[in-house]
Amino acid sequence: MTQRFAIGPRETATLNTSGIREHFLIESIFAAGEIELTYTHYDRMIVGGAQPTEAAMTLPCPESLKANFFLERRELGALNIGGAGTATADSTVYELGHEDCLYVGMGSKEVAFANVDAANPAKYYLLSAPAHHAHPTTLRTQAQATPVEMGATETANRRTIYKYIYAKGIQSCQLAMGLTQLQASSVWNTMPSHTHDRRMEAYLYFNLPAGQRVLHLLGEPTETRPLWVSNEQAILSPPWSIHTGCGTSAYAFIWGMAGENREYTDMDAVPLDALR
Ligand SMILES: O=C(O)C(=O)C[C@H](O)C(=O)CO
Ligand SMILES: [Zn+2]
Repeated sequence: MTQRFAIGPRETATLNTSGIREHFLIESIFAAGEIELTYTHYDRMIVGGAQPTEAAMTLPCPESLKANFFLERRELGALNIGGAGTATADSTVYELGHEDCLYVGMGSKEVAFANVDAANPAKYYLLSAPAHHAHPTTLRTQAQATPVEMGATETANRRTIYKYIYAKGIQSCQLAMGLTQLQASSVWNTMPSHTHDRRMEAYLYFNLPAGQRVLHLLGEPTETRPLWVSNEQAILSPPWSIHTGCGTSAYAFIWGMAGENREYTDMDAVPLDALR
């Protein structure tokens, strides 16, 4: 498990392009046969991916957690952006279709991920936050994730937001998780942009056609920095930062948060004329 320390707005403002990428971009989330994990010091969120091959893969317990098992003091969200798969939590098997999400509560000792068909592998995007209470392990399909339409074609930000783990959805200690799909010809996400100093956020960009990119913007609203992101790469957004992006085509992304609350609508909007 690699590690990212938390840095503040003053240090961020001094960084060049490679410094911005080193702190805020996770270039590799999925690798066949691997579970890749990044421990961030923003609300101690772990960001990662599991892409099984022929055999099922068990979530490891990295030494740096100093725990007996991964979810001893943590909770987990796993959202499948690949083919059909199964996830097993302490011998209960859950079937996850494309864009279905499993919440695994604190205390689950063994979590494993597998494919239904290795020729069309599942890809589980993983987010884990510290937890203090064992909420039930719960599956929510994309169809159950209460889609909400936002934005407009005229402003190139028409998108559908699916919420899985949040205050009114799957219950958790602090994890929130969902998915946003841009409509064809729309390219702007999270516009108008916002901050929520009470929660960090991470985005996994995916469904970007070959060769296309997202120009992600981060930083304090009056001190923004660009970050070019490729398909299936993740960005970290500190609590004080905006997190918005513009694609060279339509795309989707998984958002996830941890912090003081799980209220999706708790955002401090930044008017366009305040951005610098
Ligand atoms: O397109 C959007 O708007 C989003 O998906 C916003 C994220 O869900 C978010 O930033 C939640 O705080
Ligand atoms: Zn946000």
